[in-house]
Amino acid sequence: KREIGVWRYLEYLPVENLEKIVSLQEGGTPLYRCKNLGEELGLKELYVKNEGANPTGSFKDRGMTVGVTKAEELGIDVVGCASTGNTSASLAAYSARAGKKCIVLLPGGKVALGKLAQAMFYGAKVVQIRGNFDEALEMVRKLAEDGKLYLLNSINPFRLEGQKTIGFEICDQLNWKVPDRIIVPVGNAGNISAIWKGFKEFKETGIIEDLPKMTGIQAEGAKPIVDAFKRNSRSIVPVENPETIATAIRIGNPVNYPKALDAIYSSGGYAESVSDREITEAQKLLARKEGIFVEPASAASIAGLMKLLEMGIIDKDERIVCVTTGNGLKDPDAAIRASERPIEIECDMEILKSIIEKI
Ligand SMILES: Cc1ncc(COP(=O)(O)O)c(/C=C/C(=O)C(=O)O)c1O
Repeated sequence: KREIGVWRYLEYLPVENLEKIVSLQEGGTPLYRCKNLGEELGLKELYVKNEGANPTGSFKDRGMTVGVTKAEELGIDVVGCASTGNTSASLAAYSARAGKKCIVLLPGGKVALGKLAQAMFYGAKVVQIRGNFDEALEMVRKLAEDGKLYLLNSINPFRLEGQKTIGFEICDQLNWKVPDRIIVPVGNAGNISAIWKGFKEFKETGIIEDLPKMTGIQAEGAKPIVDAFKRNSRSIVPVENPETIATAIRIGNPVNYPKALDAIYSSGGYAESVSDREITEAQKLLARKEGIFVEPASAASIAGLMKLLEMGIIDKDERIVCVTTGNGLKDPDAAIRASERPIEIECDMEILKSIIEKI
């Protein structure tokens, strides 16, 4: 058993044959104390759990190590998923490591560069459809029902088993001082559900006594779960044409909405949406205050924190963990679009000296 990472929690994971474990040493990601950003926001205890530090750069690796290990146990040959990008990147990597065939369905033209490069380079069969993620998921679920592939979207419960270790690690890293609140970006709604499951299991097994408020953040153009929460409902009205620059969470019909709403209601949590501009501002603030570079969807948790503080929903003396779900390198185009342009000069020391004077 490894000291850190997903498999540290072997006893909590549904795997029989340890020989079959497929791992890229996922998990064990940093939990950064963010004093600069905390001060800026008037918060005493702000942490960022940076899932961008996983092997393929997102939290999906936690779910895939368990999901692909189960596929190995089941003797599966072909695995597949629909994806806004990170699921496909992660499945492509873990299926390559397991020697399995992999097919991924992506919404054409809506997948960030880094994720597409990963899925292609790991050797998955990459199919881009002229439609959105929800349509891609519907198609790949039909392939699974026809027995053509083993589905590894987060409708597959083994994915959530791996991802619940985010909750375990946060407890361990805070020496079991349970945070008051966990803030998570929400798309297909598997991750917020999984993290809640992790905290509940640690409570049931006596590791911790308290439970955090689960707070889900969506983009304004893709917020079916936020809308349900505001109606105090347990059902959603799917968003037909979800739109956001945070393409990872550009999802209108989240498969895990029942579990996500249960996590939010049972924990006394909250759900809120943020604009694309708020996401981009938060993404930049986190990088420039704390040196943490995350992709747009991940910054939704920071943008949501800022908005809920302004709204008075979140108290300044809460101990808060924002989960940042994907590495900033996944979407270099978004980062360049949101930055000042580089200065281009001749190799002239006088010009350079004039620049450094004004830095
Ligand atoms: C960076 C990032 N942040 C947040 C989410 C939302 O997590 P869920 O609410 O568990 O879906 C995703 C999800 C991505 C996919 O759904 C996919 O890759 O197909 C993500 O990549």
